[in-house]
Amino acid sequence: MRLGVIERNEFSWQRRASENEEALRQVAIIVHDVRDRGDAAVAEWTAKLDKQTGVSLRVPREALQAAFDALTPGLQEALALAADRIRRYHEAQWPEDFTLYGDDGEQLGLVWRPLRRVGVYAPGGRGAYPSTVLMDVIPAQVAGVSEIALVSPPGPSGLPHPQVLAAAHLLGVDEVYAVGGAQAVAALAYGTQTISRVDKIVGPGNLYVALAKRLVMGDVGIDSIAGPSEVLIIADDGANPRYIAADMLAQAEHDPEAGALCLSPSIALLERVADELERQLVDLPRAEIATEALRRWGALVHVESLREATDLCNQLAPEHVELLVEQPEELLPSIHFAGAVFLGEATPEPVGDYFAGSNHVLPTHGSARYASGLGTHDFLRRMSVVAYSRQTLAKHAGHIVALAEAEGLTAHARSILIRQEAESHGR
Ligand SMILES: NC(=O)c1ccc[n+]([C@@H]2O[C@H](COP(=O)([O-])OP(=O)(O)OC[C@H]3O[C@@H](n4cnc5c(N)ncnc54)[C@H](O)[C@@H]3O)[C@@H](O)[C@H]2O)c1
Ligand SMILES: N[C@H](CO)Cc1c[nH]c[nH+]1
Ligand SMILES: [Zn+2]
Repeated sequence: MRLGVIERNEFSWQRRASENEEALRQVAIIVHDVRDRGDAAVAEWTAKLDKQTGVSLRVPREALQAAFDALTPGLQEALALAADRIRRYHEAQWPEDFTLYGDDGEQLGLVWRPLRRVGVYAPGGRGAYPSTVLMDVIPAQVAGVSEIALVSPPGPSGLPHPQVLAAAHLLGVDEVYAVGGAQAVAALAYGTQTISRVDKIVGPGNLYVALAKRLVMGDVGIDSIAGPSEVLIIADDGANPRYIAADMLAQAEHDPEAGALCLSPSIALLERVADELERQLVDLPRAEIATEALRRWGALVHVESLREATDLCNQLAPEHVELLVEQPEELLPSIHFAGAVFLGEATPEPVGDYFAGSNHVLPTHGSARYASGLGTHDFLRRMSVVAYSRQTLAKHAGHIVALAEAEGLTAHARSILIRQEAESHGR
């Protein structure tokens, strides 16, 4: 397949998670079934969708240890080093509590508290994502979450992928369940006989996982719509077409629903990227997935200028942006809406997927317009703390009562006035 170069006015990318109505219907059926029937429904959907029967939902601790011991020393070291870097980056995100002292002696504070119990999703349909276990779990641990339940689809052994189990063991997570897809999201949201319900579900997944999170949102918290991966590359005529093609394919190989775009003012560059994509697809083990992704959600778009490229980027709000231009730092201030930005040709996006320390769980489908990537704050709640003295209450009482009466809420007004009366009677 050869991706053609198109002009800006020929390009449209209607990438909305809710667009696929058939998937939405299917997800609603699964979620409601698991909510109503619990473990039995989970087992049936796992048999149907993951083709695994007789799966024991809770993964035994010994399996986690065994999976870690079976890793090569090289992989153990890479996971541990990545974990350290991710931990440091997320520790730096801890927000500060504060207290304002008002002119009238009142205290107005803000304190941060960790969530109690969270569910984290590690994908496992088309591959294994031990790196996602690190990205999901470490910020939760940094925030001080006391219970973390990890879910991931079972493979032929009836267990999630051994590397996922190994990463869980490395982080000391021992509550792991062999369940994936919408059935896992529903089990975490509503609880089953085996899985206790959680307060928030985080983590990425395919379209079914993303839609299920959307459906249960409200009954439980979610992080963002972190669905099939996306990259948008802005390149000038000095960029290397081999690198651009490689980076587009690095996202396209995730999922036939993944997206990969390159925007450039140079038609010559875009033509060379098209050649390179063809060439590099030939020996890619996941060529079929990547080809389908490029066919559906791939494009090489000729723009008038880098300014037009950044404007379009901000409209699309993609998960990842790479700036492969001579002065990426100069272009950065023009990028407002993206999950994460990677500057220069020595920073391909997989650096962030695995090792830099930033989080790879990022908003997709335009949700970077309003949402951010997973971070420590996702596992914390803000709480206001208000403290008045009797003197302050006396001073503010008239205004509060006026506002309460304006809303017709007499009991609110009385809650203030009753104290004023007690004060005036010396009680
Ligand atoms: N945005 C991010 O932050 C981010 C990060 C990492 C990975 N990802 C994405 O995660 C995804 C991983 O996908 P995956 O498929 O490998 O694993 P997955 O675990 O997300 O999905 C597998 C599950 O999908 C369900 N499923 C499959 N076909 C179905 C159908 N027809 N109907 C209902 N349910 C069905 C099954 O239950 C299966 O367990 C990719 O899209 C990748 O791009 C995104
Ligand atoms: N690129 C993915 C986020 O869209 C994250 C990932 C994990 N492993 C490899 N890549
Ligand atoms: Zn990736």
